[in-house]
Amino acid sequence: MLSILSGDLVKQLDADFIAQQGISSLELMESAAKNFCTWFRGNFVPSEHRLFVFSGPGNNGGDGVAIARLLCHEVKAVTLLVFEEKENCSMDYRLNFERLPDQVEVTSVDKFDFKFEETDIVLDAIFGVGINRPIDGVYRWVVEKLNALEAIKVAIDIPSGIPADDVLDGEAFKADHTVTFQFPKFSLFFPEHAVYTGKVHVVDIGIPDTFLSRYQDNKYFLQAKDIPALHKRFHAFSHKGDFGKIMLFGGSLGKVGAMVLSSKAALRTGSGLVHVQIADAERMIMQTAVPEVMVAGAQEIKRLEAFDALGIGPGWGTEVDLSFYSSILKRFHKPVVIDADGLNLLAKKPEMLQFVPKGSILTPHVKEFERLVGNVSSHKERLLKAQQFAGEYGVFLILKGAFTSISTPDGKQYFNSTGNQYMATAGSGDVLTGMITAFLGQGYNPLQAALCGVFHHGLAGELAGKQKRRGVIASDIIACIPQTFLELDIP
Ligand SMILES: NC(=O)C1=CN([C@@H]2O[C@H](COP(=O)(O)OP(=O)(O)OC[C@H]3O[C@@H](n4cnc5c(N)ncnc54)[C@H](O)[C@@H]3O)[C@@H](O)[C@H]2O)[C@@H](O)CC1
Ligand SMILES: Nc1ncnc2c1ncn2[C@@H]1O[C@H](COP(=O)(O)OP(=O)(O)O)[C@@H](O)[C@H]1O
Ligand SMILES: [K+]
Repeated sequence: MLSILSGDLVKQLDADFIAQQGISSLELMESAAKNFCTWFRGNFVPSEHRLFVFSGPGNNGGDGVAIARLLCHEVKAVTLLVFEEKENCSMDYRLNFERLPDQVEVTSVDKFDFKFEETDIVLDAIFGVGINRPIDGVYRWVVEKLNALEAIKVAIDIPSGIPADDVLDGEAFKADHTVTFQFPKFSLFFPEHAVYTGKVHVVDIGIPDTFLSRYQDNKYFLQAKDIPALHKRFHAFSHKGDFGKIMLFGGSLGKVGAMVLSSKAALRTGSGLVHVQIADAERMIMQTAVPEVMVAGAQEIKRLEAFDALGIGPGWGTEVDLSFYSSILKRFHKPVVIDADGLNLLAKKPEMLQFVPKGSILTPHVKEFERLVGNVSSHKERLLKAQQFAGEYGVFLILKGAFTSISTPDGKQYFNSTGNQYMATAGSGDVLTGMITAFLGQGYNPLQAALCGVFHHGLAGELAGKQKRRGVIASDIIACIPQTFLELDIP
């Protein structure tokens, strides 16, 4: 799995890779620039655009200079905008500068008229991960000017101004696309930076994942290629029992819809048998909406150990008898999934957290998480608290949102790459609960269940989004779950 390294470790990695491979840093920069150009050709028709490359004094600027050279024969025109005298720039910047052909027009930013056409593309190669203070002076002036103008804007590695591992202080370049090298930089996951990063793309620069994995920073980026190995395989003689018997608790009066969504999602994720515990008055609706589901009676609720996994919380309400909730947690000795009101009740009575079975999976959205741990001032702090919470209670903490994170009891943090804004719709969290409970029930360990659940859920949201964009509702996500197994070639 792809490791995510801090800004400091990136420098160490580059230096070690260069030393070990016997290549120069200039060659690594060339590889980064070439791979950027491949991305560029895949996303734009170069001959239809003029290119304006703003290059700062470090190696991020050097990338920009190399890109200007590599694309100058394909685009309509290239202008390289410079801030500093060559002598004040990094060695690799200078070496690239000397290789510039005549087709690249070089202009100092203070002589530039800042007149763009709609199809012009601005490349931000001002600062990368080497930024060490908020931008000011001419850099801030240029960034603010660019932010106010219409053009297509692409940031190289990271939008200039944003630190690799911290929350922005001051101003930064506002990109439509951020093309980041090798792995997404940590700060690209912060919602505070959403208006600056635009869509994030990761391009390889030729450092193998195995080399990268030597640098353990306990943070990983979950991608499609990681998923097949996490899945269990079932054989031709597999029976309903192999696919798991699960029970979902929730669906108070007027909120049975949450259970309809969770249970359907569980079935579409392959659950063998799904029971639900819901308000009596809601039975009819439940069984009409999902005939495959069984409504649990007193007997089933008494014999919880007969189930492989439990999912607790969707639409449960906060009036639940807490001694009933505690008894569920105390009597069931395997990991459970806790969401929504299951979490809100724990926030109301934190003493109950001690009864949550070890290895359980908690799936709060940001608000639910803050009810558990108190307010935070930034996403960075939130992620730190998630990591601490997972360690303290021995659970897997899934913090939902864009780039959903999964914090593990042993201090690791995984960031999901699937999903989109169209999933911000009522009930999509209930779908996730059903999916993860289904995987747990099928005998996946909690980490596998969490990673597969989050990835497939996001992918289902992407597939639904392709057809329906902002018209996506939670049921559309469920309808796309089966296709996610096809897309990933999971039998
Ligand atoms: N082998 C390499 O070195 C590679 C580097 N790459 C690129 O190199 C970048 C990192 O390069 P650098 O470490 O040179 O760092 P940057 O290019 O991000 O800039 C650092 C330079 O800017 C100065 N600086 C920092 N903050 C400033 C501020 N607020 N105002 C004014 N000056 C400021 C620093 O003193 C330093 O001179 C990556 O983001 C990536 O784009 C890629 O080419 C891949 C290979
Ligand atoms: N902008 C987004 N990008 C990616 N995923 C998102 C985005 N917004 C929401 N989601 C996903 O949708 C789900 C919403 O869950 P939740 O907030 O619990 O919804 P609900 O309570 O309505 O069921 C989560 O899995 C979350 O990760
Ligand atoms: K940049």
